[in-house]
This record gives sequence, structure tokens and C-alpha cells, in this order.
Amino acid sequence: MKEKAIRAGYLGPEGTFSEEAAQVFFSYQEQEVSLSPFSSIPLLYDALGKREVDLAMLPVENSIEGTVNQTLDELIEHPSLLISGEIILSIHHCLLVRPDQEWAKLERVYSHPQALAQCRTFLEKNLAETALFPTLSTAEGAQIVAKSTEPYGAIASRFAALRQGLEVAVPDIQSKQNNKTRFLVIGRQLTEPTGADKTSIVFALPQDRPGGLYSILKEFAERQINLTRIESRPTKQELGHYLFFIDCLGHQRDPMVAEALHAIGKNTILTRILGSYKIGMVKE
Ligand SMILES: O=C(O)C(=O)C[C@]1(C(=O)O)C=C[C@@H](O)C=C1
Repeated sequence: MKEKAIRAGYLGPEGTFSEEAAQVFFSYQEQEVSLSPFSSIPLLYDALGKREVDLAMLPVENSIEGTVNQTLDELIEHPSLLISGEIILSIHHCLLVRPDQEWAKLERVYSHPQALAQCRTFLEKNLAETALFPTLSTAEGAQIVAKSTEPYGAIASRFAALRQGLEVAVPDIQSKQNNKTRFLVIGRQLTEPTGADKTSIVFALPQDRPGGLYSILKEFAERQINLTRIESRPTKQELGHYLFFIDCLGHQRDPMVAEALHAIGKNTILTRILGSYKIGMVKE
């Protein structure tokens, strides 16, 4: 009997960078994958929570703008979910207009807040008087412009321009040419070790103990385990109380990583292993 297709969700509508990340990542899966768009990150998490999808492709960090806070914050709100993969995508933003439109005279530019921020230098230099309108995704911005008759533009991909019948007025407007976003694949299952893995954890420290963070970092350093990321997010309960996110090389089943994870549990007030997964490819 044919295996059922994996149901994967991404931040839509069609034409987002998240769709591209999903297309590339899932093309390497042996099992068939059916992709569906969701109009916001919380809606995608809801669908995961209700098991309407098995996996979700979510942006988590960008080389210019840093963390996509919503992805990390929602992950904390859903304790049964696990990270099962990652992929890094080169992000080329374009200023899109309708074919009859002059871009220097735009009254509004629509895009996802991450994209608006990644293109801040271009916008400040060339469209300082233009009002910036945040949308739920870059592709939604392109859709709004395609449907309008006003002097509006969008920041989105070349692919979104094709989808919406828009023109690329200015290509590559991101503030740094080497612009990359890392996406996580979030699901429910722990992935098997591949020999080239990463592990993500989140923890909270007691407030009153000096050297709390040092006591955690030491466990990795003493075992020569390389950290690839450290990030803090407010607990939202009390000012100055933080959750720390760490990514390290290795799988949680590797003896050294397992030992370090066990040891840090003694110095935290909460530790959650968010998943171990294969180090992701970079798609240029
Ligand atoms: O709006 C999109 O196209 C997305 O896929 C979202 C998103 C993000 O949230 O970071 C993804 C990649 C880029 O960094 C800009 C926007």
C-alpha cells in the first residue's frame, strides 16, 4: 500500500520565502510531502497543535535582523513540539510594482516586518517619504499591490513578482548582499542521529545565583562541544527574567552531548530539549 503523504505547512500565501524553503527541504525527503500555506505563524502553530499538519517550515533567524521572535515564542507555548530539521536560504529582496507604476513615486510599500527591516538602508535612502505597511508575509504584500490601483509597491521575491504579475523595479535591495535566513522544520518526532547533527535547548536560570550562565556554558566547553547559537527571550512573566536558547553541535544521543545536557539540568530551573536534527544545507 502507498504510504500516506506527509502534510507540511508553511507561511503563505504562495510565493513566500518560507514556501521556497519548504520546496527545497522537502524535495530531499523520501516520502511524498503535500504543502499547504497558512497566513500567519500563530495559525501554522495552531494547525500543528491540532495535528492538521505533521510538519511546519518556520523562519527563525536572519543574518541582518536576527531572531524571528514569534517562531521561538510560539515554540515555547507548544511543549509537545520538536525541531526536526533546518535549512538556510539566501534571501534576495526586490522592490515590486505593477507594470504601469513608477517606483520613485510610491506612496506605500508593503512587506513582512523582517523584510522591511532587512531593506532599511535602501528604503531610507530612496523612499524616505514613503509609508511602510507591515504584512503577514512578503507574498501577502505582493498580493495587496497586485490588487490595488494606487501607487503602492511591495518588497518580496522575484518568484512572488511572477506569481502576482508584478515587475521587479529594483532587485537585491537587502542591506547586505549576503543575506540569509535560517528556517526550522517543526514537528513532533525526534530525528535519528545522522553523524552531522545539531541539538537545540531552552532553559531558565535561578535569579539569585552568580555565574548561572557560566555554569551552563562550562559544561559544553569542558566537553569540547561547539555552540552555534545563543539567544535570550523574556519569559514575559517578570521584567529581567529570561529564557536562554542554545544550539550546539551533536545529537542528544551522542554520549558527550547527553552528559552535558544531564549536567546542565542541575543548574537550571527549567530545561527543555527542543530537538536534535541534521545540520541544514545552505541554498544559495
Ligand atoms: O514573508 C516571507 O516571505 C517569509 O517567508 C517570512 C520571512 C521571515 O519572517 O523572516 C522569511 C524570510 C525573510 O527573512 C523575510 C521574511
